[in-house]
Amino acid sequence: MSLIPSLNGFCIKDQEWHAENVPLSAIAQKFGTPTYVYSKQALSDAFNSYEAACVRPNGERRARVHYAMKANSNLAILNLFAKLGAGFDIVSAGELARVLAAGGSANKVVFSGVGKSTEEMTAALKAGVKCFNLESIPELTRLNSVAGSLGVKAPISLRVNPDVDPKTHPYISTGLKGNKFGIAYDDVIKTYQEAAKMPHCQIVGIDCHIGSQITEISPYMDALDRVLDLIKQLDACGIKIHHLDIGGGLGISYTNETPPAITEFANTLLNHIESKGFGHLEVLFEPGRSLVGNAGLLLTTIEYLKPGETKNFCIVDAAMNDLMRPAMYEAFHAIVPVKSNSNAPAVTYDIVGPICESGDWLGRDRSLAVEPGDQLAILSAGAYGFTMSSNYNTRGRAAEVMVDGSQVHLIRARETIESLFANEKVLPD
Ligand SMILES: Cc1ncc(COP(=O)(O)O)c(C=O)c1O
Ligand SMILES: N[C@@H](CCCC[NH3+])C(=O)O
Repeated sequence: MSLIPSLNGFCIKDQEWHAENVPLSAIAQKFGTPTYVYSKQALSDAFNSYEAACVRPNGERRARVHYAMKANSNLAILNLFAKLGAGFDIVSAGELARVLAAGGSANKVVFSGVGKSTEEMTAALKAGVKCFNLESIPELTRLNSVAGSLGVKAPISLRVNPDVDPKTHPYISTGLKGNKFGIAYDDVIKTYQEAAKMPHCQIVGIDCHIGSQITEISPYMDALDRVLDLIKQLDACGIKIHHLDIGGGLGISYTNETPPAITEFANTLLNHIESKGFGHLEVLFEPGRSLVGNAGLLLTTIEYLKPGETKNFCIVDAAMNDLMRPAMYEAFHAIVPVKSNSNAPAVTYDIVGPICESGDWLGRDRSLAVEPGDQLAILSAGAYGFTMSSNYNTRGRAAEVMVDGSQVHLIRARETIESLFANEKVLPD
């Protein structure tokens, strides 16, 4: 079975990997490496796959995508999704500022996260976000007082922790009892009753997000049923819910995983909600990875091939600071030579970066026929790639480009070394 996922937006033509119509080697030559490369077509197609379920054939909207921008928050990507009609799911005032800078509307923003500061609440209330997804009584109390001091009512929903196993990596499951996220299932009704008493909060919805890189639909159905049951109980207590936010988390294929297709996934959940008698609710999806993950790759150049005693190393110019998913979760990303090289023998390598950590690896035990100077593409890197990158070892973060047909647009310039310490000062003598 192939270890390479089937990709939209990237393909091999004339023995060379292309992003849409552009050879990756031309991108490396013009912009250098490491560089993140995104396909506009793949981004748009993924978004439209959600829209195909969110909008009925008669044009009536039954759900809306609120893109979880933590997955990739480049302004060009936010702008593209905003133009396609997306709302956004944010977790910081920084993300809110990005949405506004990219032309998104605050009234299509939901604000998630367990630790919103007073300043962040103030900024979001002033901007006029659609909803705060709250995760504790102390957070509710703080928001009530911040809203009161501004003389406004904060629209709120509570994030339910349904205690459902999403069957994913333990670091990225969020809806289990032991996780820091959400309000314990048994406490939800009484927390809503507390919220209903807060004069500066207005209950508008209910929210749930059980984890990330989920490849089966059954954990969603379990969580959904638990949340629908809560909505019924709330109704009986006189608390009306207008929207149901099902969170994000749909997985992608990094190698041979087989998650449900986006439209099928969204339709199944929407149909289930309708069949249980909740068709009147506005539904929100918060996808991140499934919109951007397979619409991006990381282009890198081989610096050295280093034979080792037990392993051979392929040392490249990208590192864990550029893509930390392998180091952090032992995540698999397919890695392919940009052009086939008939001069080189196939050898099994660990693909590693120049950083001073043994954990600085991008792929393990990969057979590659390559030479120094060849370029590699690290696939499925569009989600949680650039956004989780750092300046460790005083390495400037990578450039980002978006390909649109035969055109390549630089959407983030490579960081210069001087910019990395521009805000630092030495002590006076
Ligand atoms: C609250 C919330 N919503 C949405 C997402 C998006 O998740 P994913 O990228 O897995 O779709 C996340 C991240 O897991 C999240 O924490
Ligand atoms: N950063 C994780 C996903 C976390 C999702 C955020 N709640 C990843 O790369 O897979």
